[in-house]
Amino acid sequence: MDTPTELDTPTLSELEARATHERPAFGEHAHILCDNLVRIYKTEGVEVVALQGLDLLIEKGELIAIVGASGSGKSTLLNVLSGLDVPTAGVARVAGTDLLAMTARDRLRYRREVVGFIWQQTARNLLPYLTARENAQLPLRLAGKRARTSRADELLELLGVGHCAGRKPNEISGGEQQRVAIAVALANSPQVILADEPTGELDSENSEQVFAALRQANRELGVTCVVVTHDTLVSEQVDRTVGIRDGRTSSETLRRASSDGNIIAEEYAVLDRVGRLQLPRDFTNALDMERRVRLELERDHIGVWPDKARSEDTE
Ligand SMILES: Nc1ncnc2c1ncn2[C@@H]1O[C@H](COP(=O)(O)OP(=O)(O)OP(=O)(O)O)[C@@H](O)[C@H]1O
Repeated sequence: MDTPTELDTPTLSELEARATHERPAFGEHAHILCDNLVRIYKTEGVEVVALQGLDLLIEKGELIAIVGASGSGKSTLLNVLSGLDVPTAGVARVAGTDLLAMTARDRLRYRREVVGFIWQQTARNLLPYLTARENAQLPLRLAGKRARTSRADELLELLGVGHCAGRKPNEISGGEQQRVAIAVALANSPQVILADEPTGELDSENSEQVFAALRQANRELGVTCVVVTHDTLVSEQVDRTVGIRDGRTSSETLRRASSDGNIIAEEYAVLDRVGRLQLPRDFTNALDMERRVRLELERDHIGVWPDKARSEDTE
């Protein structure tokens, strides 16, 4: 065997250059990127860490659901992505806009033109004294664009609420109001729609119609949709559901159609860029795993075992 000469042994800086050249930056091509996102709230001297290094990548044109227990950080994440709130640290980028480096002016433009937002409370989405059509024209007016009636009517029609165009919010049902709210959110042709519990106040029939309207917008207009939801009707119908726990992404469920047409859902734990993994609490509880585990590399998987020394101690 040849001994390597000084000439063919790469230097540390060459190795570093090679590594950065060969590996694309984390989330380089993602439409929405959160990298190690942190949001700390300070109230009366008490700090609450709502996001603790959250990583998330979403591709252009995806429709995903975000789920998690109350207080896990879902609304905080959506507020950051919508430009309403500024994270404490980390990277947040949406459609090429760096959300930590925006001026007040950039923020206004971002909120008017890049993202559309739908809130849970139907009353918060629409102005009560305007008709559905006028509500859908308003974002264009605010952006100084010509508010074409046809654009508003096309969107209302696409979302199945064309018949509500001339009516005010109190003259239509909650589900219809939310579908009009989607038309308002889409009016400025945003690249991303963010919805916080859009079906939270609705019965199952209306929820179904609102979700169908969102899916329609996603498929026909190609807009990326992120929906925070407790509604299994929504979370079980998207291709990807991201679970958040304690301010971090903890799991992902991917759904695909099998050859016989059934939907197969598979749950994955999320591996972050430095290799950290959150094991599901019911798994660790079932095997009484605490503090440390033993890992074994097998040919096609990694085994995770309870700490042997600890289990012998307790015997
Ligand atoms: N403005 C705030 N000031 C202080 N703490 C806050 C603030 N907003 C949220 N928090 C805290 O941050 C954590 C995450 O809250 P967040 O509202 O993002 O959770 P969530 O998952 O959306 O919950 P829910 O499902 O109940 O809406 C919680 O502990 C919450 O109490």
